[in-house]
Amino acid sequence: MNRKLDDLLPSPDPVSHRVRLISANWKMNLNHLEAIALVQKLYHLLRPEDFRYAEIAIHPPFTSLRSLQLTFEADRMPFTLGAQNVSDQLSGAFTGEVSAQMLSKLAVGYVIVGHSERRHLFGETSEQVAQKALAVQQAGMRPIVCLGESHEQRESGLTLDVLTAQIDPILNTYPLEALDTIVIAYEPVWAIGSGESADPEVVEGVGRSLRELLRRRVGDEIAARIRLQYGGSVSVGNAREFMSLEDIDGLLVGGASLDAEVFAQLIRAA
Ligand SMILES: O=C(CO)COP(=O)(O)O
Repeated sequence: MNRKLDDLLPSPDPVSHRVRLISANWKMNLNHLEAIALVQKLYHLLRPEDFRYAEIAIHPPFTSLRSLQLTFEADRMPFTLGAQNVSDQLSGAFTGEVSAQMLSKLAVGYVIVGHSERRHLFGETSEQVAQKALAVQQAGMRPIVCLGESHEQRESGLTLDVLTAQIDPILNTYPLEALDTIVIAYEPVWAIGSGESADPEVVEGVGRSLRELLRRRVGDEIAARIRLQYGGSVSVGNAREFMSLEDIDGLLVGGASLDAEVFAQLIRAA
């Protein structure tokens, strides 16, 4: 396959002027050999128009980043490389951590910060998430900031309060002139890995409210450039519906991105 990379750049949505972003969050799955095999298969299943429709980012575990960087470069695959987490510190005695500088050296474009699994299983606070987002920006990459309410919070009518409390530390920390580099992923906790996605009408309402909140905090112009993703049991069957929502510019896909055929079908469906 000899596709010219320039011909495969995604075109912005004609109405919103935002570039769609479909991201695969592999979580703690696939070793580096399986990772290489999956992206090779995925690339051969996708058509040039799929890459023009949306930017496609792959977020493997840290151990596969170098292998995928080399595979993308060697075979000229127009995927963007992503990471799933990063340290909020720049460097030093932080055993087991990985810095933003290290990721940017591997040609990583996007880093997920504040995924609900990090918040709930590893106790990350919104203040730490804001520091991580800043570290990502300072190293020249883009953070995908995950927000989402629990089932109880939704039932108690607290969704917007929760999302506001999660996003505000970022808006207070991140440089205003760079705010259009953040991507916000709305992932309701109860929809993640449950097979039960959120109702598209609910996502549409949350998307509208988040956009309105951004307008109030950072002004119309920047708010209109920030991309919003939906995540939580995205599948071949529902991808199109979420992508057609006015304020939703992309998808953050977990389980359905672990099989090349399923993920290729999902991208086509979107
Ligand atoms: O957490 C998610 C992506 O970050 C969503 O995972 P699932 O698509 O498996 O529900």
